[in-house]
Amino acid sequence: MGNDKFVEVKNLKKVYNNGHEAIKDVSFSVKKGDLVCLLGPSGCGKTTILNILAGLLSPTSGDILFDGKSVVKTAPKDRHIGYVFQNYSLYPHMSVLQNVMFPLVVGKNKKPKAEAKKIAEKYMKLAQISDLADQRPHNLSGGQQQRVAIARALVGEPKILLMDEPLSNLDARLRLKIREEIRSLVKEVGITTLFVTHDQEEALSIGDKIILFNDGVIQQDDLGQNFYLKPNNYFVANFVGNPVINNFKVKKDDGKIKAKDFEINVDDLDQDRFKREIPDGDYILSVRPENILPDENGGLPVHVDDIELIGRERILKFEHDGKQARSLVDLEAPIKVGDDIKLKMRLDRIFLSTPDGERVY
Ligand SMILES: Nc1ncnc2c1ncn2[C@@H]1O[C@H](COP(=O)(O)OP(=O)(O)OP(=O)(O)O)[C@@H](O)[C@H]1O
Repeated sequence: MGNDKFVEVKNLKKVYNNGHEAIKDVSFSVKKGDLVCLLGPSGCGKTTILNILAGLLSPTSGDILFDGKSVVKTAPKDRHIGYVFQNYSLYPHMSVLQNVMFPLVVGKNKKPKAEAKKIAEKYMKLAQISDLADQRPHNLSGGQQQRVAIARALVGEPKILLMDEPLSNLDARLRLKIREEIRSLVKEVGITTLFVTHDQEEALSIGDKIILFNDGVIQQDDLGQNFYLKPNNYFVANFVGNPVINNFKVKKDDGKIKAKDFEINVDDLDQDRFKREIPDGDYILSVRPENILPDENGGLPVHVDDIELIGRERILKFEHDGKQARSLVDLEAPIKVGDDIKLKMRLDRIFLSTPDGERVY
């Protein structure tokens, strides 16, 4: 109960009528006032969870508590939730002001018009849409429509705000701008927010913490930086990071980790990072492109096939064991396409996983 577990989800399961198990025993909690991102690939169950929290879907089993009280049997309208959908869902025949006021002028708790207008104006100001009050939705840009949808979701002063991919219909530049605005708006209002996205960068930039799902199961529930530095497993290491992590097939044998063209002494690894003793056999060594860098004493000789410029850095592309791999270097590094160079890995930043994805180092 209390502020640390303002939203609590316990052993939630959802099996759809066709037998598909979309959510498999999911438990997590959200602190009061936090903005938490539910992250994961398409189909991992993010929307299903939001809809269960909102009461639009009922769970097959498990419990949901808001501020310590179970709400699974509470009607959606009594859960004090604001919901922002991907496609805005504004009423086209109403002005911006009428759209924002709408939740306050319907239902049994409706307010006198003057009061509703005053509250709507407060949230329109926070969402920076005061000057659009008389416009119709079709005259607005995607970013403006999304601000209207957010103001409308907040106007009933809900306890919890749910946002399902609210930025996905916006172009790349606007996404960056609006995501910052959303974060400062929900922090100013102080509302506990669950924000669904499939975009890891979006989640890392705005989430107080991130819950990463795959196939209806939580893979990691953690602060953003730990997804980079301490991924729970192979899936997490591969889902988070840009450019994507490199994966090399290796064999542990004879006190060494052996790959095509390089080997590492097991004794040179940080023994404290082993999660358990590992027998000889096949593993996957994963290393982020920023942790495998040109070094004349490096143990991995490669041929630079291509170089991609990404803003302040460059990605060197090379082939290893039949697969493309990458090293991230700064702009000034004196390397060009066609060079033969050596790469060195930071051994305290590599990960080892079993072939079925369990991280062991
Ligand atoms: N009504 C339904 N009946 C059967 N299966 C469903 C239903 N709704 C969703 N699913 C399935 O459940 C899984 C989770 O769906 P959900 O919409 O929660 O995923 P998501 O992570 O939000 O994905 P996306 O980002 O694509 O919206 C998917 O495999 C989806 O096909």
